[in-house]
Amino acid sequence: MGLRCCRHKHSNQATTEENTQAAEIERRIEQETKAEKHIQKLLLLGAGEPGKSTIFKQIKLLFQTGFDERELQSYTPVIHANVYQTIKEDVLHARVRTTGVVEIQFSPVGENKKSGEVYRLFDVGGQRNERRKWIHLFEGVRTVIFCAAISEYDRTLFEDENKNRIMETKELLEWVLKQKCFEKTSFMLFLNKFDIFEKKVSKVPLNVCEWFKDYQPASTRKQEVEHAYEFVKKKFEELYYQNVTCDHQDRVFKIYRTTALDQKLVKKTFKLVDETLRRRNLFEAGLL
Ligand SMILES: Nc1nc2c(ncn2[C@@H]2O[C@H](COP(=O)(O)OP(=O)(O)OP(=O)(O)O)[C@@H](O)[C@H]2O)c(=O)[nH]1
Ligand SMILES: [Mg+2]
Repeated sequence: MGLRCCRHKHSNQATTEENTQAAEIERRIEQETKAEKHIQKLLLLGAGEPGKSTIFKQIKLLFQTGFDERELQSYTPVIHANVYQTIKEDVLHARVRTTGVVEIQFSPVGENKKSGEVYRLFDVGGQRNERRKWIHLFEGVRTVIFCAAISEYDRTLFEDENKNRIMETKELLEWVLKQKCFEKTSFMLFLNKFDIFEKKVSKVPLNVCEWFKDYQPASTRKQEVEHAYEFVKKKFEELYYQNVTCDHQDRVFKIYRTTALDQKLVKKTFKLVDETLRRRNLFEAGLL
């Protein structure tokens, strides 16, 4: 009888402990889910080499603690290899084709400031064989940052020398825009590598690219860069509106002219992106 009572007491104690543990786990999950809800998922997309990882690295330098010793060391062989190809250096110039997915969490105004939005940014590989990995990331994405290297209108793909890079980008953006899970996702289009574009347009006519066949150069050489840029921007704008359904008010669409190597410009651009996304959140919450 005494033994049974003691066993009973022990099992009761164990059950109470288990219940306490379960309640604690549940509380933590709830807390984490709440915290997760405040983190906005941003996804960097684009074909191969438009500058996704360069933007990612800039964000790391600007809004996080940058690169630690171990990370810097991991770039040494890459930089050595790059030296033979281009006599350029640093981490931002180092070219490593992304394979797989990398992510960072950041806030443009500092995570400890109450008003700051917290973002989780994902970088993916853009070459064709990498794209099958993208689909796993599409769920719950608030904003896609689509990178297009506008300077590459006369270049062909690394993985297919018969395919023009801008044509690939156009088709890829069309496909991304049509994804059902992106119906309410905002799109920030970065027209990147503007530094190369502005040097190139007076030397290589835009209409070498099939999509830009109807381009008419500006009447004066001085106006050419702006004229060419506006033409390209309009093409992307038209493409966007042709590929989204009529209730596109739900998603924000903005185009930015970028040079990913220019840190000040990337900082300014992200402040604008942040402002836009905050305004969207207030609007959705009925506060605007
Ligand atoms: N001049 C110039 N070079 C850039 C710019 N953005 C990126 N680059 C360079 O372009 C190369 C490719 O950039 P990445 O950031 O690796 O391109 P990615 O989109 O991540 O490419 P994948 O990982 O293959 O999908 C690197 O050598 C960068 O330094 C830019 O705005 N101007
Ligand atoms: Mg990359």
